[in-house]
Amino acid sequence: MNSQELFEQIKIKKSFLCVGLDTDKNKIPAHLLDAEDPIYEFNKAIVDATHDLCVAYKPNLAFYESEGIEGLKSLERTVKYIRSNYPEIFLIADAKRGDIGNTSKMYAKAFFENMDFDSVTVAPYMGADSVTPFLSYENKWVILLALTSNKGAFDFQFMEENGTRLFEKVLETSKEWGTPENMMYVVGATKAESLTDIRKIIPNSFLLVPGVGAQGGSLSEVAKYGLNDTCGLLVNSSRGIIYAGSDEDFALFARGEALKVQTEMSSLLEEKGIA
Ligand SMILES: O=c1ccn([C@@H]2O[C@H](COP(=O)(O)O)[C@@H](O)[C@H]2O)c(=O)[nH]1
Repeated sequence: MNSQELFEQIKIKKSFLCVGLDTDKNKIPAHLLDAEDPIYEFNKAIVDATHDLCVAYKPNLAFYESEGIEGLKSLERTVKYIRSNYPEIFLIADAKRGDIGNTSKMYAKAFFENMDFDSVTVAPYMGADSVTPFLSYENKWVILLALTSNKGAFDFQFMEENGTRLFEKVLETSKEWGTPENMMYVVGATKAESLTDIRKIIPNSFLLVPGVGAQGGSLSEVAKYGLNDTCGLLVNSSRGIIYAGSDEDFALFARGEALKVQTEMSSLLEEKGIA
């Protein structure tokens, strides 16, 4: 999917919501545990209940890898289900990969050829040759960690040299590796005030913004400092949506939470004159 197609979906759905499929077997409703593939059944129900309110889904690989081979099968089935039933959806593998070039090439193959994701999150720490193998695929995206939502972000990411903070250096350097057509950046919603400075460096890039919902980030603050003329934001909520309910009607509760977020997004897009 290219950026124009993504923007079209945002306008059609009046939403820049990404639903995070952080599916934990210990948290899914009990009645699903008898199914052959409980994680897949949970994801399928969440996707069926929310697909018209969001433009992206983001399975986090940790939740699937932690279940071994069965977890990877659940992930594969989930991706195939979304691709077959809702082909307009942008799919993010939140895997935070990156290694020497020869190895990154294999990660790229895994997520873009084997599993047909649109994008994968990548850590910038190992530099250009660890990222560029992901950029050689047409209409596929790297989503580079820039400023993360967690407390530990303050350990390194705000370190300053000659007036430039590390996350700004990451943005300035890495924007030469790709283009706003194949690179997005992760910026945590809990650091929304930094979006003004971030937008000075990468005005046109899409940002994946986790941290609203369970982590307490503010959607309106993110929109205030982060929206650009083509929206430029995918705001993720995982636990706040998928675990809104815990009984047989869990998907209805998930839809209710997604609808609340989409309704706010619709107003924010309208205020900005986008949709
Ligand atoms: O800086 C980051 C980068 C990634 N994440 C991931 O996003 C989701 C957030 O889940 P919530 O339940 O909505 O808090 C999760 O997969 C994280 O690993 C992040 O939170 N912050």
